Amino acid sequence: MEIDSVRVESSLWIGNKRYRAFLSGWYFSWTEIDKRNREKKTISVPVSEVIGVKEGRVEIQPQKKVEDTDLDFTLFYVKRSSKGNGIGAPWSLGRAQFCCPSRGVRDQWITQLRTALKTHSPSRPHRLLVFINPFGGKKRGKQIFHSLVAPLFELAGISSHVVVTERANQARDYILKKDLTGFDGVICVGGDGMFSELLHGVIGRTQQEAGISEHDPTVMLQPCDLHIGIIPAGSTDCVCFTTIGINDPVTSTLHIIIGDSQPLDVCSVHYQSTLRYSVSMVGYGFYGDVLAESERHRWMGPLRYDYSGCMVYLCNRSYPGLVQYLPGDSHISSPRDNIRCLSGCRVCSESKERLFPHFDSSSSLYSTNVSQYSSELEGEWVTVEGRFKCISLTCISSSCPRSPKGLSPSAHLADGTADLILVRETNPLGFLTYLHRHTNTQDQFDLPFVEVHRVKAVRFSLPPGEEEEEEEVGEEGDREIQASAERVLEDPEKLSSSNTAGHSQQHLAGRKERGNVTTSRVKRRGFVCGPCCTKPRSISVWNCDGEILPHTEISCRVHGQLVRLFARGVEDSTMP
Ligand SMILES: Nc1ncnc2c1ncn2[C@@H]1O[C@H](COP(=O)(O)OP(=O)(O)OP(=O)(O)O)[C@@H](O)[C@H]1O
Repeated sequence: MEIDSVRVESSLWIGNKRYRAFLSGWYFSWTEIDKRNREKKTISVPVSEVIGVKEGRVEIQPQKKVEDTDLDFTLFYVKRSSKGNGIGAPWSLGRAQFCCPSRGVRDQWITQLRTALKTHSPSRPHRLLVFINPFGGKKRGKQIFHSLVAPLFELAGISSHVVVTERANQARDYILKKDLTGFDGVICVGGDGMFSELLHGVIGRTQQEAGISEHDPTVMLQPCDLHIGIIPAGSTDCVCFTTIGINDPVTSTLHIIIGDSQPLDVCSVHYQSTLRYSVSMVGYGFYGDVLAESERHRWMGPLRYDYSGCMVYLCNRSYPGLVQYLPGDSHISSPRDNIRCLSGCRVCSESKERLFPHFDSSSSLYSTNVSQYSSELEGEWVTVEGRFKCISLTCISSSCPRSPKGLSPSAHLADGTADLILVRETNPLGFLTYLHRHTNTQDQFDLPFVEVHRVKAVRFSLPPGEEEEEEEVGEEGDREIQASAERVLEDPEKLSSSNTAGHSQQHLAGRKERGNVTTSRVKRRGFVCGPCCTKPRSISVWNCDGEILPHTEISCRVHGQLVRLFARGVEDSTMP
């Protein structure tokens, strides 16, 4: 066996097959050697993806089994599968049991592999604070943690303090108030609601410690060091899916163990003197109404979102609004450039210097001499007024298993911007086409009533005098809508092409009418009247990552790379 600081090489056996094993810097690889000394298949594992090295023959699945032999060692590592139900490859625990020619050689391999692990993977967590929502999703949070996650943490030598929550906001309050010394990260076992609790806790605590007033929308917030990990166990796990590429507890656990670190933009949403943070969606109109409706049907479980989506769609509402936004730099990226944010994204990595020009990497804090106030809010605001089916703002693509491209397919995780999507009033068929395109490969922004802008900040208010407005469609309009409703269910795409001109005309007509809309008192009805469309409404609610906001007038601002997740973005599946 040759050993020096960068290179270890020897013959090893797996079963009765001989391998040439080789550790060099960042990689450990083993190549099968046949009886004629010819090289066959090689398996190569980056040291940063080694989960652990154990003496003897060790198994942890289906249950833990250790056979302490003198000549063997077992290597656990990240293994990628080709198949999965996500946009990224699922990870599983790979295992290789090596037999060495002598105990001395075995001990040298173990020492060298563990040293390499410390050198090349220095930012792994050692101690984690875990919050389990026992009621999230299908109520399997505790089972998922104890059967899938805890054994992997133990194997990797990670200790965890587990809190099973007894009420909403317990995790957030714990992070804000308790002593967190010694923890390298906080983990939630639950859905997007639990993630949001951790997000609020971690950002709030970091600002408290830095003496920053987070309620001031002009202030530059302190980026958070404490990493957040998500073990998906909710009914919506959109942040996990977007940042990892799959909702799979084992894949997420392995990302946590190897200490992956993905910066993430966060949007602060200010209304009156209150504040919320959002990553996946701040939505008005359709998305607000769906959330409000679904809250009335909690007893249905995850099915309530489908049910409410249908009900609200059938109500066919649109709302007046005045939207102002501060555009991002269109030379850097655009929401329609078809560039997907993948692991190692160039746009995101190049954004760091722009976002933190005064960042002191040695202390991971801003220099104290720098102004607390952000220059990111300088620039010319753009104003858009109209009637909207929905308005949404998302910092990330917000993809999920049902919508693998997401709300904005080319949004970036960490470039300091969000995508603002304005869907103007259109007929039900047009809107259905828009919604349907989230689930297929067609461009949901390539519709005449849809606009998308890459922005740094957004303000929303009701146009003056619009608050009480109701809109009359009249019998003819109702008949036309009813007829399209019947056709809609047949084939939305086919029908939409024949209606595109109609959308534009309607859009233009809408614009013409807008001048005197404040004086008309009109009533718009859903084309199939259900229990939720008996009262015409001119004001919707904001859905902020699954929470209903109590105010209509809000102001939002993107904080680039404010938090870090144990993730690495979606891996490019075309890469070897
Ligand atoms: N023990 C608890 N009892 C009641 N609510 C809780 C508890 N623990 C956490 N919560 C709250 O439950 C909400 C939903 O949790 P989570 O996101 O984990 O599950 P979910 O099934 O995806 O939920 P939803 O579909 O409502 O987003 C969170 O906002 C969280 O604040």
